[in-house]
Amino acid sequence: ESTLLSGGWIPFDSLAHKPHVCARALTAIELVSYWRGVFEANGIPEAQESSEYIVSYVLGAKTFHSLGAGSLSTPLTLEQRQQIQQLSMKRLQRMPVQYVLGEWDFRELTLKMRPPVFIPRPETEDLVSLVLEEALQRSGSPAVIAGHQCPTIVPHPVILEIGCGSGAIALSLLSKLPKSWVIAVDKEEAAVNLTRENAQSAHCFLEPLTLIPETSSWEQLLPWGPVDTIVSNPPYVFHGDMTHLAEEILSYEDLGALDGGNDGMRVIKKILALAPCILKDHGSVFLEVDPRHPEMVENWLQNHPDLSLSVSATHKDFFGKPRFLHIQKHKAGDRINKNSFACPSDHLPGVSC
Ligand SMILES: C[S@@+](CC[C@H](N)C(=O)[O-])C[C@H]1O[C@@H](n2cnc3c(N)ncnc32)[C@H](O)[C@@H]1O
Repeated sequence: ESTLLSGGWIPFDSLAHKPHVCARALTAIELVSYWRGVFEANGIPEAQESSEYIVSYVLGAKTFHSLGAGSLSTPLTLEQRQQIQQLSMKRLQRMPVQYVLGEWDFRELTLKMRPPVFIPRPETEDLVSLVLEEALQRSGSPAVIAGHQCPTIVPHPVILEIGCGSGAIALSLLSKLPKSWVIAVDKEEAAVNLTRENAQSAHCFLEPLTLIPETSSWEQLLPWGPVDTIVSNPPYVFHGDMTHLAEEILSYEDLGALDGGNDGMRVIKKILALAPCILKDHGSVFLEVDPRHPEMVENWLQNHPDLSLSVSATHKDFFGKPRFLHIQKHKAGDRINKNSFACPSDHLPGVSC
């Protein structure tokens, strides 16, 4: 235990951080500082946060700040230092820290993370809040009306999530709406499998969750309707913006989870075409989108009046950017009938629903 790194591996060329200068077991604070230096010297973004997350994880804590004074000043064992080194090596390969740790928190849940399944982003927590607020309002819950926590009427909506990824949205909804039924779809088998694993770890989520690996057509979804709500954080990055994404994303995440085509609306349009066929009357669609999309979606819906959908609200993210769309099916379409599936979007190019 006389050196910091077993085997004398030197990850970078900084004199100030050569491992041989360290002839004793280091504390958590010293290790964070050491690896921050290594990351910085290698051009790894968020060097301090990355080293804090890795060291905290090995010490069994969520964050560095939650470590007590005792843990911070106790020298780490060789095994702990080796584990930190192994994880840090992955970060040095530009692997996102969420994949390095193999887990990440989303709202109150800790979810398993595995490449290439999309890592849930913090702003998506607000998308979940919007769906929850509406579910409580629709149930007439006093929790919303009076601003208190104890609803006497438990909402039991049927919710369809398109593009479930790791299950972040679907499982968060289930954790807050235990009487709901969530149908979660993803075109990637890896995503469906990870959602299932995350549901299994949370025990009670499997029964009210139906997982559907998507095939080419969304017709397979129709028998699951009518649903109260569709929620989606679809791939919405404009294709032209894809090359500007961080190396971490481009090298590790499924680009099909991000690339929304030339106008970022490839999957958004599909969802909107599906919505009138599968939503109950006055049902809602909640979408996370690019800040350029609210106006584009509004225009697109105006050009497709047969869909009977309109944007009822646009909500901003924590940076003040228009990011979430609430769209409603505003009237019962005579031609839209769950039994006949006479869906107006059959006429839309490239969309089958
Ligand atoms: C931006 S990720 C969102 C994942 C997760 N809902 C979240 O917020 O963390 C988009 C997801 O949609 C899936 N997806 C992309 N195109 C799809 C399609 N046509 N049908 C179903 N899922 C699709 C991707 O595989 C990916 O998991």
